[in-house]
Amino acid sequence: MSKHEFKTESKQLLNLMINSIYTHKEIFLRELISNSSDAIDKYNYLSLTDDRLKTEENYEIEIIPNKDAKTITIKDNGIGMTKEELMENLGTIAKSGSKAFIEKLKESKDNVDIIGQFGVGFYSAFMVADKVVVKTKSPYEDTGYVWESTGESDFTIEDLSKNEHGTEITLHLRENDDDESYDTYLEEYKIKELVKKYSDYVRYPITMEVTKEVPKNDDASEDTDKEPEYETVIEQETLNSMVPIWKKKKSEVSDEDFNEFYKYQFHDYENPLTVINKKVEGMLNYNALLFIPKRVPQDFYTDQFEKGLQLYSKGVFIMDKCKELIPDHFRFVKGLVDSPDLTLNISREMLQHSRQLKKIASNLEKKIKSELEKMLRNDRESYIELFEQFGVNIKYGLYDQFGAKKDLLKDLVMYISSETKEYTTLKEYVERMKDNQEFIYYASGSSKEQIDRLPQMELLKEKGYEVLYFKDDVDEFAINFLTEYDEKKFKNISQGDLNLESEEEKKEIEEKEKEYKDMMSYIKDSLKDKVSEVKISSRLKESAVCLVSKDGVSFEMERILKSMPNNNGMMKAERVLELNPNHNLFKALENLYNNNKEEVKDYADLLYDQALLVEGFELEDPVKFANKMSNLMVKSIK
Ligand SMILES: Nc1ncnc2c1ncn2[C@@H]1O[C@H](COP(=O)(O)OP(=O)(O)OP(=O)(O)O)[C@@H](O)[C@H]1O
Repeated sequence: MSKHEFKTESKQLLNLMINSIYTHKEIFLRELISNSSDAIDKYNYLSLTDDRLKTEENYEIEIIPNKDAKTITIKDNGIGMTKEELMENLGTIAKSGSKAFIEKLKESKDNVDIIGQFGVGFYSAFMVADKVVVKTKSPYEDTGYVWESTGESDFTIEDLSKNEHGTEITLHLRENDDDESYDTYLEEYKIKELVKKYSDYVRYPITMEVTKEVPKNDDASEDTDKEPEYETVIEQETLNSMVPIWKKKKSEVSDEDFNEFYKYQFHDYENPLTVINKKVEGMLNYNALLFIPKRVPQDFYTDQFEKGLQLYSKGVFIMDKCKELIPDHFRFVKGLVDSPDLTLNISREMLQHSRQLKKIASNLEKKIKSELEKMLRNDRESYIELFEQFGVNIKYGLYDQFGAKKDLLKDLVMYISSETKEYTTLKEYVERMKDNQEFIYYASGSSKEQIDRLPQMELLKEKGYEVLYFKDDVDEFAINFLTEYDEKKFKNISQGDLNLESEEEKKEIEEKEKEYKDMMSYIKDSLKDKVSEVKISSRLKESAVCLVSKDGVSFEMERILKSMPNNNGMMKAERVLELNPNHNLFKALENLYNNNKEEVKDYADLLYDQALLVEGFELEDPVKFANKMSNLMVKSIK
């Protein structure tokens, strides 16, 4: 016999299980049954390709309560464990569910409430047992093993002569206490109830010996006057219906059932925002049960996140994260696909080339899109909730693959509008456009408030044009691929000419351009190559100056490109400094230009810096800016 220590994380989890005041201790049975079912899946899957494993016909998970010994045993004929696997699997925590659980636990104040919503696995046995004995045999080893632990700091492993592959887990139930009667887990009715509640859809028979009263089968029973006599028999009964939740009739499954299934199967602690349940029959056959989570998973925007749907064939599990089934722009969708058209012993390489799989994936993409559109139409509030979580991901889809999916996705994206101050779709924007309006206007910035304060907004506000706020890094890049919506092109209000002036206003500007030509080129020369042009502004109403970029790279794009690794600084926006000819400052500047040209240079620098600040850029030399400012203050106060 050998003795081994649990790894630290395991100890933490065990400690939690043992000291748990959690009232749903009953979930231990679900956890153990689900492990057995996984183990049978594995055996079944391997037996298709590995000749060393004989084909099994009678897969079974058996529950054996023993009232005298106060034990309950869960026995399966699955893959079992080798010695190494025993050490690894029951001595450390390697699995996603338990890890996510511990993570959640660390950040949650109310620890106990979330246990039931995770697959916390094998260790949950210690919530109800003070000793657990695991007998197991793998088809790859000649001997079996017994693993034993009281859930404290260590466990033991011993050889066992066992012929059949599989695992048998015996729980020595705790003594009843004030909070819990552990004895009830030995009662037939309770076990039946728990299997129905949590494990009904398990695809293999979960059996138990049950006592039944049946009419006695003797000749006298033909005598109808006589009361039938009963006798007690013991029969092995299958407790679960074995129909997976996605195969059940819609009328048989409640929203609650779907929610519980989702939380358990996909390790979430909240109900999903939406459930999509689809059954397709014909040339292609499959069931898809999809869920949109309420919240972005913690690792969603990191490399660690793995997209994909679980894949089943005729109810038998094939793989966990089949990424071919879900496109990147919908990678937040979780769920599963079950198709009888796929062969069981399908390999990763074969999957990539599977025509059926591609077809299913493309159907699902359309289905998800139409479900999202439906949600947007009928339950806008929920859609916005979803969009706030996953919208950035959908926007990436617009520009991913050089815009290949833009038509699919363009009606799913939303932006905050200057008009409604709420999320709006492009379709809604276009419907509200003025008769003579040529462009869909947008402005980029870090927040709604910052964009609202941009001097460039002044003219659009005055003329009553709606502006979309682009707050996400991806927005401008995405729009570059979208290029237009309903034949209306997009226009950045801080780029190029807006051409919004009336003929009269245009004339006025032209005249001013002529009049101040020298002064403008003087300022330009003094600013050197900080700007490519200084000009009279037609877009400013209240503010004195603003900085705009020429068509091409915008300020926002420059900022994003600059923050990227491997940036070589080549992509820069061409800066144009615009001055408001109707502002008092302009008049003062003109005065200065006529009387003391040299001083205009300092003002030019300050104006430029001011425009940079308004745009949200950092100043090249803040100290110089402050000094110049102070000097001018001193002068004016004198
Ligand atoms: N009945 C069993 N037969 C064979 N292996 C088992 C059995 N029960 C547990 N194991 C092994 O022990 C591992 C740990 O089980 P545990 O229940 O802690 O986590 P899990 O089931 O893998 O994860 P999760 O609970 O998130 O699904 C399993 O992954 C499996 O390899």
